Amino acid sequence: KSSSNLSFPPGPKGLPVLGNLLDINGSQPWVSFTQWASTRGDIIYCELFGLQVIVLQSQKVAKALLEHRSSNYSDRPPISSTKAMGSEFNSAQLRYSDEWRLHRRIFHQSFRPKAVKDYLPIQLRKARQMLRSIMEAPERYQDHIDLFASSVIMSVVYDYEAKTNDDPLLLTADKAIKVFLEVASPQNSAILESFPFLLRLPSWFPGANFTRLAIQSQKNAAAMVDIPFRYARERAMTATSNHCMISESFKRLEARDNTDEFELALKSSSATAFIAGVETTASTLAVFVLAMMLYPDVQKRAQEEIDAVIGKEQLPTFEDRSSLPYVEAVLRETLRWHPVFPLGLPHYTTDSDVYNDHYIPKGAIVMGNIWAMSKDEVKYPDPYDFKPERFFVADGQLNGDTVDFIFGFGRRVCVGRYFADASLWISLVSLLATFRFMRPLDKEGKEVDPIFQWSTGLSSHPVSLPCRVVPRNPDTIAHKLVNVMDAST
Ligand code: HEM
Repeated sequence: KSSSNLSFPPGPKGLPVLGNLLDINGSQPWVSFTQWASTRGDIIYCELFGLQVIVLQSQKVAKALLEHRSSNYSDRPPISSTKAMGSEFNSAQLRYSDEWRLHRRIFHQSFRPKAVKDYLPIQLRKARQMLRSIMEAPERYQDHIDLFASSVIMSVVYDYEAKTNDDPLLLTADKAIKVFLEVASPQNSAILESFPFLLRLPSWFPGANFTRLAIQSQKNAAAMVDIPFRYARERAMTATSNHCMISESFKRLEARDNTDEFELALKSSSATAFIAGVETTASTLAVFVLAMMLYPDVQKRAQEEIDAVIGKEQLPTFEDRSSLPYVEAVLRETLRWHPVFPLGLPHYTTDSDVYNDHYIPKGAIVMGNIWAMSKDEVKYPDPYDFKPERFFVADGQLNGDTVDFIFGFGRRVCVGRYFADASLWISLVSLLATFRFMRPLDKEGKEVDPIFQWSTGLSSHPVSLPCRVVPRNPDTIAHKLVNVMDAST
């Protein structure tokens, strides 16, 4: 109970020290939180290693607090491991401060709706490159999807062409991100927050895994932030450079700006774009492939729409978007069916607050449970089924629900959402136009459900998902692709 006699929001009873850790499904905490919601309502309180955590289970309460009271809910929790891991550059972790505002301004200039239009030709070209690679080696389709997600960001941020998965700059970034993700899982973060000395143990000390990770991580992070930035800055001076986040930002640098501060913010936010934008995009496409395999009727209907509107002789372009409502609904349903960032990123209260007679302490971690919102049975009946039809109103028009809650809330809402939307749409429609996604076969040649694992940590997506990817119209599409590629490379 708080001093003012108000109660915390309801939640399960915890143990001293561990709090509610044992009540939580460690690899999918959002599922445990969602189960708690069924008996306790849409705002929940729990404790993890002494941290006070508020979970918001509905869009209504997330909007009421994170958006309408955003001045109190826009901070991020202080993470004691940030500096030790070398991740203090990460815009998404910055405290609510002038530094964060500068990062956000830089992002906004490059990723606001008007600015992202300039990137559409790059996104189209990268989607076509992905098709051609899948055509050549369909069994490695996941590598090609990953390369699409990372090379599209490398191009728009650094004007850098990453052509293969083992491109040196991509490997540098991948290495850094792998370590971050390992440490950033909610459980690890809670452990490090409570026992920061784990980061100070000498690296030879038995069990000093975190220290070893930290040393490695600092090196990886420095390389990931500096190397591509240096490349882009030099390239921006050349006559052949293309429009990208770095070159445009330098053009906007104003005389009154502090150059060093600006440059640090620019290189930090550029590296953040990679961290925040690659895995999320690739993961969403992996979820899409899974859905297409499990729901062949949906796949067929989307392909029939594409054939009817575009024909079998053409590949889709952004101009076709408004003529393909069913494909639009497939994209929305992919985002809703399995949100890849099921708890988003934690917000943090600047001050104590009272909401519907519940006391919310100062310095509490506040999470929007995007998973629970996507499984709201009133808004989305049969929420575990993949049904694009749910996005149509009676007269056959799309409804107004664009599932934007998967991008978070308030002042910390995802800054890359318009860009992500375009990347996802063009890749999804191009894949549907070109390939069929079918379940794997067993020894007798019978179709079986794919066997795979879900990733654990902050992001949730299928790992090593087996799928038979087969060209729909081998001759015509293959021919087109080669022509298109010849013209664009
Ligand atoms: C499917 C793709 C994506 C999804 C699902 C996604 C989702 C999210 C979510 C849930 C948040 C947390 C919002 C909150 O705190 O309430 C976030 C933050 C962020 N996203 Fe995305 N994102 C995606 C793609 C991207 C891309 C492509 C970029 C960059 C180009 C990007 C950049 C960021 C940044 C910088 C933040 C931190 C914002 C801040 O703390 O102020 N994201 N994203």
